[in-house]
Amino acid sequence: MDVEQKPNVGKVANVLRDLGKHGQSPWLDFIQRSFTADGSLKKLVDEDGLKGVTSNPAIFEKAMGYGTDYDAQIKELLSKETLSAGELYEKLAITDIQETAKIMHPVFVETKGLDGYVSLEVSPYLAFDTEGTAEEARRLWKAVDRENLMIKIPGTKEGVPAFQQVTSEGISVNVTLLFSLDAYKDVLEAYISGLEARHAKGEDISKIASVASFFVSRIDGKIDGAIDKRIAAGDKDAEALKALRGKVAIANAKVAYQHYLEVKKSARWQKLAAAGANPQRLLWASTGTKDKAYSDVLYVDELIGPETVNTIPPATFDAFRDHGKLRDSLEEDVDGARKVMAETKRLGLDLDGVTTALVKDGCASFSDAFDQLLGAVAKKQQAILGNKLIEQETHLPGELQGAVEAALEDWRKAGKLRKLWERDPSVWTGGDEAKWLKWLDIVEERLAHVDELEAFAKEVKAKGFSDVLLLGMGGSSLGPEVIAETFGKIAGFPTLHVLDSTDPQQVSTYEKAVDLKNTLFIVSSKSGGTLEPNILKAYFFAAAEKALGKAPGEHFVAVTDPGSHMEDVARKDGFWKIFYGEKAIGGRFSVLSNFGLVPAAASGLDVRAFLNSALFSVKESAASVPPKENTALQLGAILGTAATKFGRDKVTIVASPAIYDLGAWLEQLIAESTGKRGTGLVPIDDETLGAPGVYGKDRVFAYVRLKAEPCPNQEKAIAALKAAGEPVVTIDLFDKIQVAQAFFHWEFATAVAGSILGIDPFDQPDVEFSKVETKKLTTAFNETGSLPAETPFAKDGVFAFYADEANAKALGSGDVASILKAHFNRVKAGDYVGVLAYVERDAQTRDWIQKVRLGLRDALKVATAAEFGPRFLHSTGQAYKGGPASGVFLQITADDAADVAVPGEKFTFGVVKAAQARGDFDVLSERGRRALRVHISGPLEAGLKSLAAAIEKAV
Ligand SMILES: O=C(CO)[C@@H](O)[C@H](O)[C@H](O)[C@H](O)COP(=O)(O)O
Ligand SMILES: O=C[C@H](O)COP(=O)(O)O
Repeated sequence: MDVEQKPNVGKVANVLRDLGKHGQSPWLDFIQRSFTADGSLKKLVDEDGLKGVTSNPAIFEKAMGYGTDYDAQIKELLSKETLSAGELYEKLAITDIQETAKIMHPVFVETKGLDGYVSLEVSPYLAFDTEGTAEEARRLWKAVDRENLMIKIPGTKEGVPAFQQVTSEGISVNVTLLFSLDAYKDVLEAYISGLEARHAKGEDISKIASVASFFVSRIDGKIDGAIDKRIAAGDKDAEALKALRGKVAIANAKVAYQHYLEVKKSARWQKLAAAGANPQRLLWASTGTKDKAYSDVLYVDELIGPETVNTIPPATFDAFRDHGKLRDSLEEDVDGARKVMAETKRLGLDLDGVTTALVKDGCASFSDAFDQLLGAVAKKQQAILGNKLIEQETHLPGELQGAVEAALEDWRKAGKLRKLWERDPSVWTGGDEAKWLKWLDIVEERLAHVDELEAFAKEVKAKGFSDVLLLGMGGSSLGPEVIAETFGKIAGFPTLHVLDSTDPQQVSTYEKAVDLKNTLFIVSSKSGGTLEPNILKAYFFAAAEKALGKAPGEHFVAVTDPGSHMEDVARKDGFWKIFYGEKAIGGRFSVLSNFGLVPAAASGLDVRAFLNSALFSVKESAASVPPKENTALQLGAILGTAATKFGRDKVTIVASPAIYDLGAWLEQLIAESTGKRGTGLVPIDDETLGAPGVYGKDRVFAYVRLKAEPCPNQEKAIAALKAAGEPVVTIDLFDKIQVAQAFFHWEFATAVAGSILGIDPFDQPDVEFSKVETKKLTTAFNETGSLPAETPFAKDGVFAFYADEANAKALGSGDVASILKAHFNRVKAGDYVGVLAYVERDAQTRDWIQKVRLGLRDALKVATAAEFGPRFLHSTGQAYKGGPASGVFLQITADDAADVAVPGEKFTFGVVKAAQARGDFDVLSERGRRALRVHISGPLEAGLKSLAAAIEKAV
């Protein structure tokens, strides 16, 4: 590539152009869409002999972060694709680079590949990641696909091997952020080694170009600063120090250039040169003058020499054109330069320290600039997408707001968001979290297979089923229930019902609610081993067989993880279809996998639209959306910070009536993910809002609003809470389909909150514990024909009271009034009360529990949870047992009016429910919780009525 520079024939004298006569190529350290588009860049090529262009994250930040240059392309891209801020940035940058490459290409041709390059830098987040850098270099090289492209790689310890590797693969690289002679030596060595490796493979090395970007002015900035400090402190060497001001950076560059010349002479290089290799030219970067005391063209004037490049910022470019002086300065007084270096050392100016710090600062400042750039892109994107995205507004008291901002800054600085997406378990406890993160990309994965779900929906429709009855628990039922409750019956499709109870009455109610001959049963269990879906399947399989008068397998579909017991059952029983879940997704994170999608498709929901909506949330939560703009991360930071720093651990969920059931799904997600190791968030769902006075200081209100159908009472109450200074996060959905977005948004937020709480949000140790206890009891029943005997510590009319020894002692053995009074007297500020009823969940009992819990809340001024067993065992049960010890529980059991047999088992549904209640209670007691069980004998309605009255009296 030793190309002669063309003489300045017939042109007006121009020092920039004449740099070529001295062997130096002027490049421009600047890119901007409008500058390229309006011909300004081309003008510099034509008139000033511009020979190349460089970009960096800070340059793109200035280009894209302000003004409207990029808006049209952003709109166009977003109208076609759902993108993250990072993906969007990259598309914009690639367009810029390609357009610039087009303008520079004639120079490339004319100089036979010496010049005419445009540089694009790999993500600064990868500065300390060899493999990541190499991968990104390959990816960008391919994506830009221009022969006059240079990929910029930082010359860090990790960047250099990546540079060597991709050089050997034939990629042209600009190695940036070089400050020290040693670092430069390593880079040149890596270049030679990379070329040698390629040459050894017999591949062409003549098309590879490279520059080493040696930074100049920043060195003076630091060294001059140190000099000034010492002079100000009265240093004895003041005069000698002063003499070095503004000299070190240039001397450093001159010495580096001498190394280049030496290496070029080496036999090793000559061999490569003979094979067509192009030398890696030194490129002077950071050549804008920062200290106004110096000439504004200092770092151009003083560094002119053959086979070099100076990438000049626009103002310096103009200044040099105006009054730059041409001379062969680079090789002038090299001895003087060496003396400056020696003086620097003698005077104890820590150049090594400075250059090391500059690399670190340089990486950090590019990283910061990239954060800002991506933040600006994300903001533009959010504005353009408008109501396609759910919207989050936060209203936090000052202190909490400050702490949340600090947490977000911590996430930004530590790059935790990227770590999360990289599935780095250190974001949580460093355990096996990485094994549970497939939910992060399940939306895209399912979208790629959405045809299968659509085909299934068509088949269901064609078969003309009247009902779909989903049998499952927790993660397998709560998502489908949101779909059923939110979207209701969809014309032409069966009605979706979700049964997640072992209560015999409830089982019978559902049996009656569907037409057994015309129902599609979805048996849903990730593990396939959960007791409830297995016995519910056994029951309805037999019932359907009876109704149909034949084997009902073709009316059954299973959703389960591959290889599960449920899969075996489904095969054996000739199920119509088996859909698989993902082993790497826990139940409560599974709604956007087949566990939510199969029932959604069967009930006629447009699963493509649903997933496409969810995709917005995935992209809005992406690693490239910085914490400040990443609303899901913010939500997690708010919840985590409020709990850990302000004792506000009761996440009070307020959902618009049309999407009310999201609350039940959220309860599981939040409680089961975070409530463990004695810490966590306690979700409080469906607790009708009261006046600010009924709340303690332990709440965060999460108001999930369907913007088009807000509830006036909720609106009023939320406004009052805000006015009272309570923390409120409002999440607006503009269309019901956006529950899909809400699902991902909250999953992500929960994972973040889990990180702040310092727990593993993907395990559920105490749910498993309850399952084990229940199993022990049902096994005992199968062996002995009854559950182990138990004795109440007190009785009063239809009520019998049970508790462990410690609780019983605290409650005394008086009448119902005194026991309840003693129990609720134990409640103190910051506690919560859980009313856990193992009865049929229907309109009346829901109304009953609601009244009771609101009475408790208003009297005791604490949060209340109103739950039905055994459903909550697969949900909030985890937090009640494993979370903060602030729960005070009243468990309610009752005689069953009628029991229902479980085919093939000795135990009945009633026995299972009783065993579950007892298993649950035993674990609560064993964990030292304040727990009281009241058993109601006789008619349930009357019993509940008098219990409510007794509770009211007790508080
Ligand atoms: O590295 C290259 C070109 O290869 C440049 O784009 C380089 O990043 C810039 O010259 C510097 O970042 C500008 O430095 P400064 O003027 O901010 O000190
Ligand atoms: O949330 C999960 C429930 O415990 C049910 O588990 P499963 O889907 O494995 O049956």
